[in-house]
Amino acid sequence: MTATLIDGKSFAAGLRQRIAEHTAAMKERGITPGLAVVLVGEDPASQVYVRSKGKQTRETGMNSFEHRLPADTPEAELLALVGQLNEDPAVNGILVQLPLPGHMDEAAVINAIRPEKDVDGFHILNVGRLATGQKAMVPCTPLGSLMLLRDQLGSLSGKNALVIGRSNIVGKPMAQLLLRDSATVTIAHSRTCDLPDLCRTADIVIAAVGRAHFVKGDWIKPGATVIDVGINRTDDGLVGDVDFAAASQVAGAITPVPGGVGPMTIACLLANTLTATARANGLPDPEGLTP
Ligand SMILES: NC(=O)C1=CN([C@@H]2O[C@H](COP(=O)(O)OP(=O)(O)OC[C@H]3O[C@@H](n4cnc5c(N)ncnc54)[C@H](OP(=O)(O)O)[C@@H]3O)[C@@H](O)[C@H]2O)C=CC1
Ligand SMILES: Nc1nc(=O)c2c([nH]1)NC[C@@H]1CN(c3ccc(C(=O)N[C@@H](CCC(=O)O)C(=O)O)cc3)C=[N+]21
Repeated sequence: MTATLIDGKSFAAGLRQRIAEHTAAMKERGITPGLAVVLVGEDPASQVYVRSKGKQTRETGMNSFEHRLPADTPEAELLALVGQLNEDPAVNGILVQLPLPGHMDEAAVINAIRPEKDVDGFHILNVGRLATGQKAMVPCTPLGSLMLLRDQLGSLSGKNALVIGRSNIVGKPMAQLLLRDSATVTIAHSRTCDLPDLCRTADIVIAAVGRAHFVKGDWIKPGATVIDVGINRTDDGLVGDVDFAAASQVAGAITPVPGGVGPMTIACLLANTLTATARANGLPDPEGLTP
């Protein structure tokens, strides 16, 4: 392997340490940040993340509130719970784990969360604020990926960045953040032509496709920085969207899966909860936790 390994796991640990220090300082003022996580149904992967979020929330010194609802819960009941969390002063952040069961309207549920408490940054107001350069809650996975990129490269200005994937939760907000940092951004998706050649022009590749080992080693420009967002469960265990073994021979730096973007997502969720708590109490944004 020639590429530098971007150690998201240890970067996230450092981030959580700083968040814990900010949290301790807030608690001295009598403010304890609180994060509510709502899980509908019993998807095993979602259960793992929710448990992991709860544990890390408590380790950081914040209050963690978990709400588990059966898969057949009527949407009105979930909306009522969101309404209750919106009004609860002990709750500064609300995360409704996605995907929701098919009978629910995801957009309606997300947009029922108070934008100030929308620590996922999925509410339409936060999406619009990010797109127009206003103060927003920024989605956790793109925020964590941006932090790793800045740490690795310093400035992203003028770099050719290719985002593969155009979902509302990863691809699109990732592209917005890269654009804010003055990268030249291309978004690829399932209809993109000549993706391998396009990828060979990219100084920065963000893979958020959801297909194991989709990005091949010979698609990578020598020296490029590769951020692998993919989480795919296979017979060989958890793997990313990038053929890591081959790409790490060519790239300048690359994130592993596991231990790359995943831990950053959870750390940024805590960062957003702290930011939301600061804003709710008229305090300045904690430094280094917002883009
Ligand atoms: N590490 C973390 O913290 C997180 C990881 N993830 C992981 O990231 C991955 C992406 O998640 P998410 O964005 O929600 O996924 P989605 O399924 O919502 O989006 C996948 C995107 O990939 C595109 N795509 C599919 N096939 C191709 C192809 N052959 N060529 C080019 N593009 C293609 C799709 O294009 P089109 O729009 O045309 O269909 C779509 O835009 C998943 O593995 C997920 O598990 C997600 C969130 C957090
Ligand atoms: N409202 C909402 N917000 C989300 O942020 C959200 C969501 N719904 N639904 C599901 C996806 C996925 N996601 C991950 C979080 C942590 C890891 C993570 O910590 N991964 C570890 C491995 C963990 C394991 O072994 O499974 C790693 O990559 O090292 C991965 C994926 C957040 N998501």
